[in-house]
Amino acid sequence: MSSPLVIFDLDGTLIDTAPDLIDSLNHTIASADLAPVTFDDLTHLVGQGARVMIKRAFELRKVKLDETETDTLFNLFVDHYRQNMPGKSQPFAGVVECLERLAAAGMTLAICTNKSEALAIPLIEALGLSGHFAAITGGDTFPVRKPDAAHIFGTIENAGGKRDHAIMVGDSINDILAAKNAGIPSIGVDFGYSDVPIASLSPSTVISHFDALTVDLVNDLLVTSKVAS
Ligand SMILES: O=C(O)COP(=O)(O)O
Ligand SMILES: [Mg+2]
Repeated sequence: MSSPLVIFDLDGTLIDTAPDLIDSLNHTIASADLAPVTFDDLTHLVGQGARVMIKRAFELRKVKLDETETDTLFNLFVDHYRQNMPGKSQPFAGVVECLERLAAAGMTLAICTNKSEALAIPLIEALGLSGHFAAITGGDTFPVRKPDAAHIFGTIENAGGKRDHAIMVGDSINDILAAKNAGIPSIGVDFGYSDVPIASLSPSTVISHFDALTVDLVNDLLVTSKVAS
């Protein structure tokens, strides 16, 4: 039997990246004289990658933005974000202990994020965490991204896992919806960047700290989902 695969979202789940996302986004939109955004704004902007985040910031400020300008601003964001990495970003409390606990139990770990690979992989490397993961996929790894199930299926394949032995851990609608679309159980974290209460998205369960993400919880959810299917 293949080992369980635990797939983690990155922003707002594994890593508290909000301060750096806000700094780089504000650096980017300031170049177009837009007023800076706050953390509360960010919860409505983040989730579909930096390009969409920039577009949403312009919509929030009711300023038009064409595709050419978006390309320029995306490159400005990427340069600033890369230069400041890992910046203020840190794993949420209990993350490293959780990754070690699951690996010690023979589980395989992966990251499935809508952040572009060119930002996600260097960030995880800069934080010294890349050795924990069998695969890291970004919003640009495949032709589609979360909440499309194919982003999950591609991550499972890259990690050498099985679709009926995988679980998704995330902080926002893209994660929970992607899990539902892929027919796998999900653990919602309530300390991330969702603009709605994570429980309202009906994940399989909700945790408030990574200490609650135990080997038993993963196995129980995989058994329950198999019984249900
Ligand atoms: O980069 C984003 O917009 C969100 O990324 P995430 O999928 O890791 O939450
Ligand atoms: Mg997230």
